[in-house]
Amino acid sequence: MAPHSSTFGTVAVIGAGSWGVSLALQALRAGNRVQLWSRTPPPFMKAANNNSVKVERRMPRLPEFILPEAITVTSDFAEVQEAELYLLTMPLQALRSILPHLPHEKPYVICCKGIENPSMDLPSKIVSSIHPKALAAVLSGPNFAREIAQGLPAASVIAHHNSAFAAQIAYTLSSEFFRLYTSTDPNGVQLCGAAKNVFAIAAGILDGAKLGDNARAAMISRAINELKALTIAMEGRVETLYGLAGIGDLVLTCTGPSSRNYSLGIALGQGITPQDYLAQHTTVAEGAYTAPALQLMALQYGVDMPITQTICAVLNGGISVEDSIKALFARPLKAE
Ligand SMILES: NC(=O)C1=CN([C@@H]2O[C@H](COP(=O)(O)OP(=O)(O)OC[C@H]3O[C@@H](n4cnc5c(N)ncnc54)[C@H](O)[C@@H]3O)[C@@H](O)[C@H]2O)C=CC1
Ligand SMILES: O=C(CO)COP(=O)(O)O
Repeated sequence: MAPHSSTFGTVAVIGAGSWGVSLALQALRAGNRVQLWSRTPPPFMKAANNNSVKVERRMPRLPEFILPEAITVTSDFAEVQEAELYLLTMPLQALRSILPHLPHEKPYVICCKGIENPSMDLPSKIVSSIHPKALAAVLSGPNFAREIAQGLPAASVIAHHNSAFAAQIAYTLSSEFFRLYTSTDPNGVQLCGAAKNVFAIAAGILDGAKLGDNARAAMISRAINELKALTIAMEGRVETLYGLAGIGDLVLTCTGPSSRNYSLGIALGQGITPQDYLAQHTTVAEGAYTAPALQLMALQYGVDMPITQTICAVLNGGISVEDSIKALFARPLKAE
């Protein structure tokens, strides 16, 4: 199958971490012209600016991939103002500070996952507060960046209230082995993408503490229950939970050793403190920042989310892993 033809001229990918680099490669594969904005100029740009020895076009977060010349890399917002579609791939907590540098009325695709702390805002709310006239779709699903960069088969969801806009984005970014389904539930998709990072920390803790496969499966099932209760309280669509952005991403991140959130959990389960782990790992584990915001949301909507609460307490250093598991199991028995 030939790549779908793009309905946008140039796609600008804003953020050059592992997800930004992968989506830049994917957008190119899907037949688009692509620009990549990186906060820090990568080594090959610095070398070119200094007229020093030619350095291969590799980005620090995914150094095994050489960027084709067709992807223009810049650290200057002025150079991405003429793009026709913007993919937002920075860490969620940086989204609000970057948006003012981008145009007001162009279409956006939110690719970061999380809830802003302490505002409790989902990314689409942050975008609409700064660019109220912009259309902003959400991309979320079970997609480890490295596999997307390799072109391995994967599927994901593009969500927007306007299904025609979602379909236009899906055609723009899909290719032979990257299949995008559309959804008209952007809030549900964002909530799932944010919450699964918190539950991935929980899965990692169980595995790091060697508490067994049964414990992990039980946690994933009860996590779905927490998310379902919150979704219902927020008048969201429960069926979104059972799709790629929900169960799909939850299962991937709670079982895939390449997940940063799961890896953070493994370290916590082995007795490493969150402060020590986060100080040594600069790559983003969004769940650590989303957990307190998710807990606040649960409080606001009056929903009991014991796993989320426990992860917050462990991240705060307020309880040991051992005591947190004891406390979860000491809760009164109840109907499923
Ligand atoms: N890596 C993955 O497999 C996937 C990641 N995501 C989401 O994409 C977002 C970005 O994640 P990654 O690219 O994996 O992170 P990363 O840790 O690989 O890279 C983060 C990048 O953002 C830059 N950065 C940090 N603070 C910044 C700021 N204030 N302003 C501008 N740039 C800043 C860093 O220099 C780095 O280049 C996260 O929300 C993550 O949940 C979503 C799907 C897959
Ligand atoms: O969102 C992801 C996979 O869908 C990436 O997960 P991590 O951020 O935990 O690595």
